[in-house]
Amino acid sequence: MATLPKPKSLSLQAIRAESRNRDLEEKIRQENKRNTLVLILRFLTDNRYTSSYEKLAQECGMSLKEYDVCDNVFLGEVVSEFESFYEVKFGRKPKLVKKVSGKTSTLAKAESLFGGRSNALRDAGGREEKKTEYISGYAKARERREKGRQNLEKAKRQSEAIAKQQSGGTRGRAEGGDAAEAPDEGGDDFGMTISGTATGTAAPVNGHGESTSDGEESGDEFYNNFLLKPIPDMGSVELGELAAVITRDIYVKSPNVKWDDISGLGQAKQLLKEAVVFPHKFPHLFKGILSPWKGILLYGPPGTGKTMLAKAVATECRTTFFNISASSIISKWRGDSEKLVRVLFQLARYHAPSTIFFDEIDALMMARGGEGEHEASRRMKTELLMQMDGLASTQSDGKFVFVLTASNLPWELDSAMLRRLEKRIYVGLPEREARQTIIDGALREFKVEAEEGRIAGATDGYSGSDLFQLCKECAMRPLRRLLDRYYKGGESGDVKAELGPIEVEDVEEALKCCKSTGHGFKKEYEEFTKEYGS
Ligand SMILES: Nc1ncnc2c1ncn2[C@@H]1O[C@H](COP(=O)(O)OP(=O)(O)OP(=O)(O)O)[C@@H](O)[C@H]1O
Repeated sequence: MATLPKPKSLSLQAIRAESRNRDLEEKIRQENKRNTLVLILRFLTDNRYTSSYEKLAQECGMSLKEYDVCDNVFLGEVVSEFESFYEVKFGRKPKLVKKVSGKTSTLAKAESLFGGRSNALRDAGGREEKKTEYISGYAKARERREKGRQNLEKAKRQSEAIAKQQSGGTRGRAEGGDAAEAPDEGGDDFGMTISGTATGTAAPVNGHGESTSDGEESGDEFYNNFLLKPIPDMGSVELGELAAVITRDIYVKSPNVKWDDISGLGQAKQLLKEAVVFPHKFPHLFKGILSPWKGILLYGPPGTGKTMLAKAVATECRTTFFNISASSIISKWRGDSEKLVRVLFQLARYHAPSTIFFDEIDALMMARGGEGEHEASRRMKTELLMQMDGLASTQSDGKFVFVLTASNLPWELDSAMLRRLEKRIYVGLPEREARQTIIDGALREFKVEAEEGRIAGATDGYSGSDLFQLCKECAMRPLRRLLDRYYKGGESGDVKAELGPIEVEDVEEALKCCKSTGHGFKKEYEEFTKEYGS
């Protein structure tokens, strides 16, 4: 711990100021909510939505008798202010999209409430639609998508040329080689209005449908530009609701976990890059015998970083990432989980390239229980296996869907499922070096007086999450001492008192009370890895 940076200064004054700030923030949040409701109530009244007004007033416990807008601020103006701000920031107006079902008319596709209304006119008979020009936002978006498509083709040609060179074939030209069809950019298979989303394989495409100039894009940029396509028309209200439930599990913000945030686990990281990241970057290198795996299983004791690895994939790989907790599928949709699984894969194809992450897959795919097994559960498992089989064709048509799973008790998984999870990666307990890195990271803001390497040396068998608990316990001790002084001194107490270091005794006491949780199943993991591991 000799090289630790200067400890963070935490004075009683700072604690009080922080507490006051929190109260203030909460007050502002409440006022903001109240103001929004007043604006909506006024809007409903002005537009004579009388019963909606009454219902809302009843539900939120407020009315215009109590509050009203006094400065001529109206919801419509707020929206147009926002439109202008958005246009300045992103170079286009925000738009709402209109859902259409069945055969989609071009006119309907073009319609949007914000600046995207179509000029398309119906002919005199009112039957035939005339395809004319679309104004403002839509036309610009189309232009951008076209530009993005051209860039995609260019990147794909370059990627093909590299592939040819690598396979020892004729020297490929980076430009002008035989370009295959660019991947379907918008994924229009559900008849939905397309608002440029991040899709494509050979080159990253930003949220406005543009390829980035150099074909590269960082994980952060990907999420900053990410616009999720609207939920497609699923053909029935019931399926639409299921699609809405699943859509909530799609990451639209970066989980912000970088590979370097994960200590150790070098092999797991490398395999995940090969399985998900590289196939998107260089699709033409991953063909035939090298075609990407359809599914990967991360298994190992709890708290060893499986979820972190999945989040790093989500941060880095630029696919639409579905973060699905298997146990929530079971608890929420026991009767309907079969349909839920079908809709999930349908959505994954629609938003492709996609990664579906099933956390706790063992909860979903325990080995089949014969006669006693619940019929709905059996149907759901069968559906999941069928959907995974169906992925083969998906990979080849460029709409890449990849399944990532995490499990603590992999030997309990259905063998049919295991076969489909072609790559199985053991995520084990951290070695000493990785433990030291995790500890240094967790306590980087503290001065630690214990001998260097004391904690890492004493924590063989601890998982990453155990180590965090231990470090937290170490760090709590000087804080407790500080708070003790604060409460004894009261408001007029020693406000200059600062957070002290983590003392030798703090570390020893923490080691006594925070034990490792990952003792069990050592033998089972070894046997499973011998038989199925990578
Ligand atoms: N290798 C690691 N490097 C850095 N931090 C780690 C590592 N492993 C675990 N952690 C810490 O432990 C926490 C829990 O890790 P994570 O949720 O990824 O474990 P898990 O294997 O998915 O656990 P579970 O199987 O119980 O879901 C993380 O938020 C992180 O703080």
